[in-house]
Amino acid sequence: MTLKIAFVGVGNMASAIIGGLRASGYSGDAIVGSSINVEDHPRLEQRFGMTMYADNKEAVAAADVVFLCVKPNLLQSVVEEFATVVRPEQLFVSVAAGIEIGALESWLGQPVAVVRSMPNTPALVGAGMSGLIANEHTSEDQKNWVANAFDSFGSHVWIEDEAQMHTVTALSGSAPAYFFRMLEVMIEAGVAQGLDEATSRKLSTYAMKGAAAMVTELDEDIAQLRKNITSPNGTTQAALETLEEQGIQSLMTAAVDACAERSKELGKEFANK
Ligand SMILES: NC(=O)C1=CN([C@@H]2O[C@H](COP(=O)(O)OP(=O)(O)OC[C@H]3O[C@@H](n4cnc5c(N)ncnc54)[C@H](O)[C@@H]3O)[C@@H](O)[C@H]2O)C=CC1
Ligand SMILES: O=C(O)[C@@H]1CCC=N1
Repeated sequence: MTLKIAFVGVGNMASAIIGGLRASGYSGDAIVGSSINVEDHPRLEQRFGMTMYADNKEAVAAADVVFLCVKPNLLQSVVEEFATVVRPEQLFVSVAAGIEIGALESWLGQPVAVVRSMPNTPALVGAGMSGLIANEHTSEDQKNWVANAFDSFGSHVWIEDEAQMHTVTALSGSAPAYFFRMLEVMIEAGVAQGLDEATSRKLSTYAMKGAAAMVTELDEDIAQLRKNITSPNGTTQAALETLEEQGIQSLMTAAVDACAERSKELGKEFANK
């Protein structure tokens, strides 16, 4: 049976998930959503074949599974607002950075299945990666459903210790942005050396895509893949030495640490306003 899914908040992350679900064959008839920017609803309905509501309660009441996709600072008020229509057999899946399962449970106000997830926007093109952790009220069937749903737009890992979700956010949820930034800089550097932007973009992007594909598909040591490109005293060595001299190790470590730290702060800031 196709479960009815509601998305409370349909912005960037929800759109990526819905796009991934639809591309994998999930019916638009089984997807509803709600958000405050009602002027956007016709576009979303047309794009995804879904039904949009202005009232979160209507979307939640219609669903078997509810994806919580508003910003972390809004989650408590949004959940408490629709808590009166929550049914014990429903499953709630949060994508909100930092917000702990315990906080969600208390806002929902009754024992109900909750999965905390940390997806990323490559879901839109079927290349998402998500960390998942479930509460004790989540059945094996519900966990399997969630795993299958997330796999329909990429892949997933189950996390045992909720504290690790901060690191998942730093290595997955936020991480595509680091690579986008890296690409922006590489493309600019190519243009500065005389390439037109389209050519610079194509070369840089395929290098990143190809490198990621080699890692995911070949199961080889990443350092070895790097060494295979690096001729002694050659061009790659010149580039890599510059990256090391200019601090790539400390730079990327600091970025990952700052991301995880901010995730921890969000949890504390919005756990119980
Ligand atoms: N953007 C990303 O790459 C990722 C985002 N997330 C999480 O996803 C959540 C949403 O983030 P984005 O999609 O980036 O934000 P966004 O701003 O693009 O979307 C938020 C949506 O919430 C709606 N909204 C605002 N107030 C509302 C209310 N009272 N009731 C119903 N809907 C309301 C907005 O209209 C909008 O559709 C956040 O909790 C974030 O931590 C998680 C992983 C990755
Ligand atoms: O920047 C953020 O807070 C969200 C969570 C992970 C990716 N975007």
